Amino acid sequence: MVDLAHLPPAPLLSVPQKATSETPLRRISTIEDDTRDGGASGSDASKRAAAEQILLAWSASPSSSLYWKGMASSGDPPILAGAQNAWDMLSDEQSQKHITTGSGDLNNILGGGIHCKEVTEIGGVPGVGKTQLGIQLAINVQIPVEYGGLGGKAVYIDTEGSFMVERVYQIAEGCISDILEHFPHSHEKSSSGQKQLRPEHFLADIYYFRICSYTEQIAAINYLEKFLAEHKDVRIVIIDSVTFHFRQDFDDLALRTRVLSGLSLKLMKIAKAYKLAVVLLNQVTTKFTEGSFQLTLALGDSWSHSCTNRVILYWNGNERYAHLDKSPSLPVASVPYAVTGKGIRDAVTGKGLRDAVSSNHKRVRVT
Ligand SMILES: Nc1ncnc2c1ncn2[C@@H]1O[C@H](COP(=O)(O)OP(=O)(O)OP(=O)(O)O)[C@@H](O)[C@H]1O
Repeated sequence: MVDLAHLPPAPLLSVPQKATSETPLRRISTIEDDTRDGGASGSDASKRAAAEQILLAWSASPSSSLYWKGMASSGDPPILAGAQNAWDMLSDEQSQKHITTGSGDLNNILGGGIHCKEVTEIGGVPGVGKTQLGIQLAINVQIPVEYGGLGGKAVYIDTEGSFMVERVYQIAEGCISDILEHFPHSHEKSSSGQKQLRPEHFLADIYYFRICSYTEQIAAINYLEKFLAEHKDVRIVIIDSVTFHFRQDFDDLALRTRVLSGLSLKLMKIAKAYKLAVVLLNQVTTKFTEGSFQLTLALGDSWSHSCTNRVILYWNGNERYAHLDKSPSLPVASVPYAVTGKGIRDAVTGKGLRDAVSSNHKRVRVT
């Protein structure tokens, strides 16, 4: 068996790429491509053996002594060290800022935006705007604190190769122009603000990982904790998409379910420990129920327990809609939204960040 604390490091992933403005007009080359050019080491058999080790480690159950040994030696605090009281938790929750989606309407149904310390799954059909929303969140998390944002950084884990830096640059420009429109005077006064509000700075604060197989994805998530410990200003981790390689390459479905539950538990733990938002983009598939085929999120019902909030993006005629499908404290609701040249905005008014930045919504209880 494999000790969790001694998992093989992920050499391909040790140096994330930054989405710098030096390469705004081409897709960032992949880490795997770079390594391949230099000649990948190790045979297929040794790669398979390493993958099996990682899978075994993921499938270690909480009842296994190895699991607890791994936790203890990783420096985590003892689980039963003490309880937090509910009043402190409420104050903590109310003081949390949310990451604006770019659409005021979408923020409203989410109780203010994407929540830190939680895992949010966003699913939908191809072309509906999942990647656009992922990129928008990677930019919006960086809105400086003096403009109502979190002033954080983003990790973007791209499994599909759909992260286009020229589009990221456009969305950053859109975000900046909305901020300047909404806060014209504060920007004139703030010299630090003038320095921060440049698209190249927004791009430079996105740590980009290109993932080309499920074993790389598992290794990346294992490596994430170490990376986040060294980059404490990261406030969002986006995986686009979380299911792509698992749907393509994984034959043993029972093992896939076990591996994915381990992966989602790890992501939940990371979200809480580092007070950041984890956003999992997911694809949809068709499922035969009650005599007809219906669209459902990929990986089935077992995966559906793995996130705190779920948003489904869909088409209604020519209009894009977002449906809050699962939340521990908010009612189910749907709103239209738009993908514009500037990024995600409200469907009707085209407004978004302007309202979204000043949004002060809190969660409301379902009545
Ligand atoms: N500059 C732009 N201006 C307006 N709309 C745009 C722009 N760039 C992209 N879009 C819209 O975004 C859509 C693509 O969205 P996106 O790549 O997020 O889809 P997706 O849901 O991630 O799909 P997939 O599952 O295939 O990755 C395009 O079809 C287009 O309608």
